[in-house]
Amino acid sequence: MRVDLSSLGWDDGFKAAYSPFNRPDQYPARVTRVDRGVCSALTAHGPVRASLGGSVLDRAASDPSAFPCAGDWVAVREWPDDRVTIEAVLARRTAVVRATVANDSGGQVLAANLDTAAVVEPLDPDPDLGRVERLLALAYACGASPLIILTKADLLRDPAAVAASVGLAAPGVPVITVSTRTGAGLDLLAPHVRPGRTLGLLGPSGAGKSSLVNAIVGTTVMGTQEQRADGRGRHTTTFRALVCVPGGGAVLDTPGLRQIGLFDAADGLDGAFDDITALAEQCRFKRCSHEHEPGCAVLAAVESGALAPRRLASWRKLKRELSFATRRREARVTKAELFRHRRSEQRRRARP
Ligand SMILES: Nc1nc2c(ncn2[C@@H]2O[C@H](COP(=O)(O)OP(=O)(O)OP(=O)(O)O)[C@@H](O)[C@H]2O)c(=O)[nH]1
Ligand SMILES: [Zn+2]
Repeated sequence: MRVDLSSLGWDDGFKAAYSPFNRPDQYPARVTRVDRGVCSALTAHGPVRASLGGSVLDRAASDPSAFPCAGDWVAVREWPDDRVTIEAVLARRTAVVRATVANDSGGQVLAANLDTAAVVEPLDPDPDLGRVERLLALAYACGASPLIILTKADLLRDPAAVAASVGLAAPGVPVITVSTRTGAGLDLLAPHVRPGRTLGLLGPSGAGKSSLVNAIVGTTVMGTQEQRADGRGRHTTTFRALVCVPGGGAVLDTPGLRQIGLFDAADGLDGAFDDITALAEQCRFKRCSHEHEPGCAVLAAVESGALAPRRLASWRKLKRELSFATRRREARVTKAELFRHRRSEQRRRARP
């Protein structure tokens, strides 16, 4: 199997980043999925399964975001005993990072090198605007162009009306409505699915992301249910996060996450709420909290009906969450610094 890497986004920039790793036993590859430290990746010669090389493990020990993730461009090495390892992860152009649920305060990279980051939300049941806003902040923070895809349009009589109301929670972001049942709207995805481009999907479980990947790719590749030969139940096979589109380009599905905490997404929040960001520039005080200050343009906009109170409440909630996450991260950094300081003090004292 030959894979055209350029159709997957391999370009001069990535080639230059790869050049230090160019040696006869190493190849560039794009990670399609990661399972407990084993990566599936596509090289120009076809798919490989690779474990993590020592240098990658070393870096990831102090920085979890150094672990390869779906969408990463990497250098894989083939060893004489047929083992394949990932020796380097090339710098990411864009990355979807969420706060980890665990007690630590690091970030987990969910997807890398997206050109378009699409928030996928079903039209039925009613779209959850708070969730759309949260995922949109994540999409903006990722650095790719944001997009909203509303799915299951076949279930509504007037999907355009609902799409318009979602649009109010996403000023300036294109909103597309699609149905994988009827095929309606799928053609609108063409600009985002073309050679060299990667479309990433972010959305809750059940939003129809896998169905969308299948519709775009034209074959069933995601979450196929397969009967086991012994008849003892089913298991889902062949899930790949990143899938090549036959006409060129790639689609990257992320698992339907129940909780996505924002991580280092202050710019993302500004982007997703650029109506509030623009109003804030008119506030009398530069560091206005938009809570009670006189001359607050944001509160005035709510008062006059120009800004929905729901939107301000949603912004406040995400803002609070983000400053909490930042404080936790800073606390962790301080603790690590304190630890290093004590260690060096101990060593200094131990010296004769
Ligand atoms: N009516 C209708 N149902 C759809 C459409 N797209 C998906 N569905 C149904 O919605 C359900 C969820 O679809 P999936 O594609 O599995 O959703 P998902 O977002 O991949 O969910 P996870 O795999 O859990 O992350 C399935 O029962 C699909 O058949 C659509 O366009 N119209
Ligand atoms: Zn204000």
